[in-house]
Amino acid sequence: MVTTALYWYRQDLRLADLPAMRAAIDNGLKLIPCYVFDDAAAGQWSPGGASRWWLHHSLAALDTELAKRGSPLVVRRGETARVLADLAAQTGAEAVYCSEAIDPWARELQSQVADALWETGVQLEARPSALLFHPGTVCTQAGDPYRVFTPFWRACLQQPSPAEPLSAASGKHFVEHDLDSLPHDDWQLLPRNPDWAAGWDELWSPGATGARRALQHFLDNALDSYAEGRDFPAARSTSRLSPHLHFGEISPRQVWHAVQALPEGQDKPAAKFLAEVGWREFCHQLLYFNPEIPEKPFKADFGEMPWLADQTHLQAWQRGRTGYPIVDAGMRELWQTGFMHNRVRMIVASFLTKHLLLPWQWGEQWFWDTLVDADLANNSCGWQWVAGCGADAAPYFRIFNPILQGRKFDPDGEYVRQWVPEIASLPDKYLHAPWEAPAKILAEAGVELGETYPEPLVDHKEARETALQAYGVISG
Ligand SMILES: Cc1cc2nc3c(=O)[nH]c(=O)nc-3n(C[C@H](O)[C@H](O)[C@H](O)COP(=O)(O)OP(=O)(O)OC[C@H]3O[C@@H](n4cnc5c(N)ncnc54)[C@H](O)[C@@H]3O)c2cc1C
Repeated sequence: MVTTALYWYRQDLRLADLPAMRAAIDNGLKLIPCYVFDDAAAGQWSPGGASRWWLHHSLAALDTELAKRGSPLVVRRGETARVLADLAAQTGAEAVYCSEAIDPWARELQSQVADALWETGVQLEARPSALLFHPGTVCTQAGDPYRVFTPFWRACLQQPSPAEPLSAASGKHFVEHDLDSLPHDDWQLLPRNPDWAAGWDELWSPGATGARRALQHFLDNALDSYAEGRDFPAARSTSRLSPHLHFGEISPRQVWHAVQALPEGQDKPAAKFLAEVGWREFCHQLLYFNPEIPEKPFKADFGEMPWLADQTHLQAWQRGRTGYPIVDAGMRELWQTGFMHNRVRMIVASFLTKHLLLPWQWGEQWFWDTLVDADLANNSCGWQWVAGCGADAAPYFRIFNPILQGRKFDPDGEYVRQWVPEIASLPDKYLHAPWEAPAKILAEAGVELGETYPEPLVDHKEARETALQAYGVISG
């Protein structure tokens, strides 16, 4: 007799390369796919606004794929353990299968769910699926987790190649059903009044099909120039796979093997690209072994840093009104698209933590709410790296000069002109430092500093000195 299991979808919103799903099938079980909205379980790290927009569309895409297999996604709201136990009782499911969690709150939830289901005689079976190398499989010779990226990734590359991705489950692996499920309109994930995500449908394609297309488009069109182009925000040379990877619409093994299958001759950009995927691995293993890093500095002495608390400066940064064009361009790109280029993320994060001396956690929180790829591991590591308090972080005294960064990585101003149109008519020479332009040139470009575009919020040199003094407080 064929028996039934639930497949509990989490951050693995796809059909292919799901080891837990394959394990259930190999055990002769037929699956009912489900998803539970349980914001309370994630607490402070429940998805932010932009992530909720993505989640809505990703779940809808998954639901469509599953419905084609006769087994639409059963979406319910409530305390996860109770919802799963009720659904198991309703359907006679003998087990629940899921992907292994990495985020601390999700691991805690997984263990609570396992205990609660056990009480009802239902087993929870979890298998890793989010990473190439599950945390703990790649360690130093002393058996500790790595704290420095380069030796970590070198050690990863010496491991046996990650296994080939598993094929997608088909209709025969699912139970045909018409179980109650929250209709899409009741998911409460999309913004209303105002709909700040209007137009995002044209920018993004959430879901596994969109993920595969984004990867293919990148490999066909941008990989060749990735190594040189990835630092130039106007170049569109990066993959934009981050939200797809975050929501598990594509697995890192699928990415890895698609790159391995490329014809010879692309080794250098391919290695560079996989090393960035390696940073994702590194951040996730750091979070796994240091669950406090979303809130606390990895380097404990940074707890004494004399951060400021200027809300006006925070708001100017959030709104892209700091008077530093490359910073403002990044913050506006983020607000308008849910994304920001990696180089610009580093520049705006450095500006917040060093020029404005505001706590990195404030920036992390804003990114959490506004990025479509907001990811607990990558976001907290990214912020700690820039602030100087993370594992393998940039030294604190490395303070990005936003003028030189703009001139170097946006030399003809294409990026700034796109996102800060009110200064678009300035000549290249002054575009990244409008306050240096003579009055005549400002007037010709229609720029009135303090009126049409802000004066710089702080003076670069003074801010740099103040930041170094503040750092002196903790470095002795
Ligand atoms: C302050 C700050 C905050 C960040 N917050 C996030 C976040 O919330 N979510 C997120 O996914 N990334 C974050 N990053 C890392 C990085 O900026 C993005 O992963 C990258 O810009 C995504 O674009 P892409 O997919 O085109 O990258 P590609 O260059 O095409 O890289 C391929 C993949 O590798 C991974 N990756 C690339 N760079 C990094 C990195 N530095 N750290 C970890 N993984 C990386 C991503 O999964 C990415 O999709 C942050 C970086 C900084 C400096």
